Amino acid sequence: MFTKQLSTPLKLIKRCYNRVTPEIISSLKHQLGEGQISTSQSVREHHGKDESSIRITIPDVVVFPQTTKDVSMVLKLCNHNEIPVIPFGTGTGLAGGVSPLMSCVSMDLTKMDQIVDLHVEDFDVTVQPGVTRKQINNYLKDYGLMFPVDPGADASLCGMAATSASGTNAVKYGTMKSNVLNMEVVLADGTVIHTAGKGRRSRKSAAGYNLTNLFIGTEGTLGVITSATLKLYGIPEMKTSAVCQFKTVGGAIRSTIEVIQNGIDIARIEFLDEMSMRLCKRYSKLDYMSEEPTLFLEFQGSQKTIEDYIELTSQITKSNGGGEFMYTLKQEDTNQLWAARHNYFYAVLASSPNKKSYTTDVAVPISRLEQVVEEAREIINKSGFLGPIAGHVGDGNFHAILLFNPADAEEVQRCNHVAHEISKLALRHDGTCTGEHGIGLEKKLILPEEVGMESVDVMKKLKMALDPKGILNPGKLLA
Ligand SMILES: Cc1cc2c(cc1C)N(C[C@H](O)[C@H](O)[C@H](O)COP(=O)(O)OP(=O)(O)OC[C@H]1O[C@@H](n3cnc4c(N)ncnc43)[C@H](O)[C@@H]1O)c1[nH]c(=O)[nH]c(=O)c1N2
Ligand SMILES: CC(C)CC(=O)C(=O)O
Ligand SMILES: [Mn+2]
Repeated sequence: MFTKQLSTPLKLIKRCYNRVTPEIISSLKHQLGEGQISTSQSVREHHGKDESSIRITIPDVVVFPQTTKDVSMVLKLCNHNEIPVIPFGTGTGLAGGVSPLMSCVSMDLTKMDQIVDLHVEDFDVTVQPGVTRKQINNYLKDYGLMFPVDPGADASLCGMAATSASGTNAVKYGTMKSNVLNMEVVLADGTVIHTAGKGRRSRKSAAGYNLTNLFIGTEGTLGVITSATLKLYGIPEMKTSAVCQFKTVGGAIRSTIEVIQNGIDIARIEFLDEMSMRLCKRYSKLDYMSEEPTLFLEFQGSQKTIEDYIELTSQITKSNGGGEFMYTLKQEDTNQLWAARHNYFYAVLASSPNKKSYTTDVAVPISRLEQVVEEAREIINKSGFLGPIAGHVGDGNFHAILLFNPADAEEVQRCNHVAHEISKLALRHDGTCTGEHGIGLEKKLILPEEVGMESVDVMKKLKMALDPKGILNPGKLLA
C-alpha cells in the first residue's frame, strides 16, 4: 500500500492509545447489534482512505450507528478504554482526514440519513449526518429551495461542516461557515450538545460563544456532528452561464479581480488554466472551447439584472484581452459545463493513470490573486511536476493538482515540498494554506506558521478541554 509522509505524522503522535481488542469488538456488537459493525477487510480498507493519495493504515473495525444514542454509547465506550475514533462521512475529503494512524474504530455515519425537519417558510432544514448535498437538493427542489454549498463530490452535509467546505457557489452564497445555524454534536465522553441550543434556528444570535462555528472545520477532532441545521435559498428565478477564453492567465485572473472589485454579484466564477482545459476537453468533451485559460461564469436573478451583469462583465473581460463572451449556451451545454467543472479532479487523474495527486488549496485576498497564481505557476514549472491550476477565483481560492510517481520516494518528498512552497507563498500574501479542504494530515506542519503558535496553543487547550484523552481523530489538524 502506498504511504505518503508516513514518518512525519507518526512521529508527531505523542500519546499512547489502547488497541481495539476482540473484547472491545464484542462490547460494540453488544451495544449496537451485529448488523451495525463490520470487521471485513474490504469495508475497513474503504474506511482507511479518502480521495487524497494518503494511505497509512486501516481501522480495525467500522461501526454504523443509527441514532445519536448509538454514537454517544460508542464514544463513551471508546473514551473509557482510550481507543481512537474517526468519524467517516462519505470519504471524499482531500486532506487525509479519515485515514487512521493507529488501531482505531471508524464511525461511518451514512445510516443516519434522515431529513429531520424542513421549515419552508423560514428557509431552513435540519439533516442527519448521512444526508448528502445532492440528496438534500433533490428533496428541496419541489419546494423551490436549494442548499448552495457544492464541493465537486456528493459529500455528506455534516462532513462538509466538519471540513468547512465550499465550492463554486461560495462567491455568492458563502461557505459552510456562513450557512449552518445549529448542530447537534456528541463529545468524546458521549455528552450530546446543541451548539446554538436545542431546536434553535434563528438567523441571528448573540448568545455567548459561537459554538456552531467553533465546531465547523474541526475535522472530527472535537466531536461527532450528528445533525446540522442549514440555511436555505430560493432557486433563482433565472440563471445564465457563460464562458470566456483568454490568451493569458493574467487576463482571466485580472478580469475576476475587477468583477469582484466592481461589486458584480456573480454567482460563480471559476478559472481553469490551459493544461486544465486540455484535460477537461478530453474528459468532458467541451468541444466548442479551445485549450486556453478560461473562465466559467454564472449569473442569477431577474432577466434585467442578468443582462446588466453580462454587459458589465463582458466589458471587463474584453478590456483584459478576453475572447468571445459566450453566454447563449444551450441548457445541455450549461449542464455539461458545470458537470465538467465538478469532474475536474477526475479529468486530471485520468490523464496520468500511474500517478497520484497532491491537491493544494490556497486562498488569498483578491488583490493578490494574480501575483500568487503567477508565482505558483513558476514554482510548479521549476519543479518539473505536471500541475494544472484551477479554482474558485472569485474567492481568491485555487488548486494546483501536482501529479507524482508514488513509487519514487524522492519524488514524493519533492512533491510535498512543492505543495508546501505554494502554501508558504499564500501565507506571504496574507492568505491561507487551505480555503476549503482542511488541514487533515497534509497541512498540519504549516498551521502554526499560518495562525501563530499562540493560536495553535489555544486550539490545543480547546482540544484538551473537550477531548482530554485525545480519542477523536488523533494526529489530525494539530501536530
Ligand atoms: C471530485 C472532488 C471535488 C471536490 C472535493 C472532493 C472530490 C473527490 N472536495 C472535498 C470533499 O468533498 C469535502 O472535503 C467534503 O466536505 C468532505 O465530506 P465527506 O462527507 O466526504 O467527509 P469525509 O468522510 O471525507 O471526512 C472528512 C473529515 O471530516 C470528518 N467528519 C466527517 N463527517 C463528520 C461528522 N459527521 N462529524 C465530525 N467529523 C466528521 C472526518 O473525520 C474527516 O476528518 C471539495 N471540497 C470543497 O470544499 N470544495 C470543493 O470544490 C471540493 N471539490
Ligand atoms: C481536487 C480538487 C481540485 C477538488 C476541488 O476542490 C475542486 O475541483 O474545486
Ligand atoms: Mn475546490
